Amino acid sequence: MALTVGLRPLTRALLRPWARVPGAALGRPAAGSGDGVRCFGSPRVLVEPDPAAVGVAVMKMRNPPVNSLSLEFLTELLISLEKLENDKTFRGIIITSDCPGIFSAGLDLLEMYGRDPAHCAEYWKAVQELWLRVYLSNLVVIGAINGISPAGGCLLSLSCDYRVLANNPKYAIGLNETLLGIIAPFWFKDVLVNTIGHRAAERALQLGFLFPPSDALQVGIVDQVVPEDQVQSTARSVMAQWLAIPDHARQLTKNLVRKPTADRLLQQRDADIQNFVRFISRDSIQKSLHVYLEKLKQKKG
Ligand SMILES: CCCCCCCC/C=C/C/C=C/C(=O)SCCNC(=O)CCNC(=O)[C@H](O)C(C)(C)COP(=O)(O)OP(=O)(O)OC[C@H]1O[C@@H](n2cnc3c(N)ncnc32)[C@H](O)[C@@H]1OP(=O)(O)O
Repeated sequence: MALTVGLRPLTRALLRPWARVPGAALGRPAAGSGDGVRCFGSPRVLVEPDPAAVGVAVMKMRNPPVNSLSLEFLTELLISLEKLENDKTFRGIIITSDCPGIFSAGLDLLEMYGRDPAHCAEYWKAVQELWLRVYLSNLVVIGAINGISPAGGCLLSLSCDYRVLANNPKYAIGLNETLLGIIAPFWFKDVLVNTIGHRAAERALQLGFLFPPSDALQVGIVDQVVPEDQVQSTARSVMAQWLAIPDHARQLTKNLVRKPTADRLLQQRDADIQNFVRFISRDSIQKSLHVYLEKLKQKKG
């Protein structure tokens, strides 16, 4: 799936391969490099082969201050994921954050506030693409959730195969869209229902719940809660458990379970984009986003 087609020239320029030793395919030392496998990435996404786990890459999100999912950041994430999917030396990805205390603040509100319909459509297509790329990935994808994870950040976490959350009460996770005066799209809802069940999802979505770690574990939105300094090691050991399963059988099973949910979007992607553009362009929604952005600014005092 050629994802770079249609990218804005600036974005394409941003994504020239970084730190690549000529001839070094991801996961294999370059001829003569001597010092092992190199990382690759882009300004906002660092991908490092895990030195302690062959075939595993750690994808670090580093879009400070809050890993908000801007169009550029989404594009870099998509291209990094595509590279890893295409590099057969990799079987698993651990997705984590390099922004202290924040996994991802969700969709970038400034991509949806005060923007023209064409931009909103382009942005939403990238949001759809990231979800589909992660949710349907053939790789084992484990979320090492080392920060707060609202809305779009929660969707990214839910799209992983397994979620490890740091036991810090500040690191809440949930689809809090109603608190902003907007709503989660049906495919966000579907993933939450699939994860925590219909009644729990219905309540959480309507009330915009952000679950602290203990509640997140109890409701099932995450699979494990561990001390903050054990998130990465726990993700690595869970990865080893998942990679003990033959890839082909696991991938077919993942597809069996997830494809019906993904198909609901795939069968109506354009309509979903149009619905989003119509919804987000409403004066009332733009006003809600303005109020929420102002609250964020006032919070800083
Ligand atoms: C028919 C229907 C069709 C479908 C309809 C679809 C509707 C739209 C789709 C919705 C799905 C998903 C939506 C989202 O993901 S919306 C984003 C939700 N995110 C949040 O609510 C989190 C907001 N942020 C925070 O709560 C905090 O920033 C924090 C807890 C993440 C971090 O706090 P702190 O460390 O104190 O940092 P600051 O608050 O000071 O923030 C720093 C800086 O970053 C800006 N910022 C924060 N979050 C975002 C964001 N999501 N987008 C853009 N910018 C963000 C913040 O404003 C500060 O900026 P500065 O003042 O310029 O420094």
